[in-house]
Amino acid sequence: MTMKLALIGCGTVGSEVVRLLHRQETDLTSRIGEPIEIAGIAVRRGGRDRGDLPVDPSLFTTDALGLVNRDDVDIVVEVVGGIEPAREWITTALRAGKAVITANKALLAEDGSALAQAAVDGGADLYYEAAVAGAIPLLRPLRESLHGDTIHRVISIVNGTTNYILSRMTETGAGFAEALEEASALGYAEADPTADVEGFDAAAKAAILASLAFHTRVTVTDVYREGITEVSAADIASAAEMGCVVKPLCIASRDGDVVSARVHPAMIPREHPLASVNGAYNAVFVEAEAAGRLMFYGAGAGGAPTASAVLGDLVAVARNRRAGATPMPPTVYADLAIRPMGDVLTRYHVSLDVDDEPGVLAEVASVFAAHGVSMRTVRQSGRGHEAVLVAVTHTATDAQLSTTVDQLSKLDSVRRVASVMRVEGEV
Ligand SMILES: NC(=O)c1ccc[n+]([C@@H]2O[C@H](COP(=O)([O-])OP(=O)(O)OC[C@H]3O[C@@H](n4cnc5c(N)ncnc54)[C@H](O)[C@@H]3O)[C@@H](O)[C@H]2O)c1
Ligand SMILES: N[C@@H](CCO)C(=O)O
Ligand code: NA
Repeated sequence: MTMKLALIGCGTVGSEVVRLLHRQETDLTSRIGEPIEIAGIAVRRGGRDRGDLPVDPSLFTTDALGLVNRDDVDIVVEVVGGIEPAREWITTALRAGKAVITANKALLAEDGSALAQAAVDGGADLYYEAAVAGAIPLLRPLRESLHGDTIHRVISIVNGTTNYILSRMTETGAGFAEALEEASALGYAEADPTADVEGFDAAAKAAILASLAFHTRVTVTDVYREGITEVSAADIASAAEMGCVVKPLCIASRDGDVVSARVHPAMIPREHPLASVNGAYNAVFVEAEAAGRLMFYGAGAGGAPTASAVLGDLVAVARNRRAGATPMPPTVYADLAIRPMGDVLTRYHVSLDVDDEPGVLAEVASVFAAHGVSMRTVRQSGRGHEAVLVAVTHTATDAQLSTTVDQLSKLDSVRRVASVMRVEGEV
């Protein structure tokens, strides 16, 4: 017998899937117990020269849905992305009992429950290791290895482009625009970098991570999101002064029956394991009841690394198929509420340009106190009649902190709120 695969999409990831399938052919056959054969490859435009790919040109088609519906197709790999028509391809395949492997975080985060339902209806496997942190084995460890434990928090860097930009800003003192240009030149950032720099990509990953970690439904609309476009060289320098670095964080946490998921830049202490994750690398730090703290680290993007995750899933679903195993979708039994961002406990780093006059510090401190926010440290540096006041708070709700900053900005003695950033991890 031969297992037949339909590949939908042949871009950065899809073309590497083809190469890796070819290179690993013998081993894959041994690992699965039967050969895998590509039944067809759906592309957007036919007639393009794809001579560099080790594949019979007659396999290319522009009719993705027709390929999915072919009777001889057992497994569908979707590496196009976006909501439609990917949703139609995937649900059609699953309902017809065909296993699906996808890297499509956007769709999983928007409508994961419909996909899971289609998998249940069709009795088919749905795997998506590549959707979060590319090559890093993460979703199956959450879905399988840690299934006996209770996860409290997942704090991670899951977007390579923004981690690269902030790393460069830290290393060279460059501003955001300059670092973004560099990221584009190196091919990290896409032609339209909005999904990365505005946090949409990480927010989709946060929803998927939180759903798996806490066995509940979290969609992308439940995730609080802030991009990194406002991060300045001054923020990076201020972080360095207090022994911190600025990282693009994705934090999912559970407290009793409530979960929160958020994506934003934050300062973390240099000693924190995530602080040394630089360049385009990703890392995911999991805090579990019995396992303690675990860190997963590696390449979160790129054609070949992502194809590695796709092929790992391929072997898993092919072996399940051969064994006649009944697919078990991820468990979502815990119906947890979503904590609004305003109620989330965080700490702030606030940098104010103020008049260097007696009473200013007391005035600023009184605004913090009036909102029940306790200051942890205050640092002042002078510049003639002007001074910079940097305050780091103890934890308070995000709403308390943002109201405090709003009030501070209205004080006559405050010339400008130069920067506001959350602080995570112990300082
Ligand atoms: N590139 C990465 O590092 C990476 C990492 C993890 C996950 N992903 C995900 O993998 C998926 C693919 O990403 P990519 O980087 O390979 O994108 P890509 O743009 O390089 O490739 C997508 C391909 O799909 C093709 N396509 C578009 N519409 C189609 C249609 N109707 N039929 C057939 N083909 C069609 C496009 O022509 C393109 O070649 C996305 O969901 C992405 O989020 C990518
Ligand atoms: N654009 C994404 C690709 C991987 O999902 C990143 O920069 O991490
Ligand atoms: Na992964």
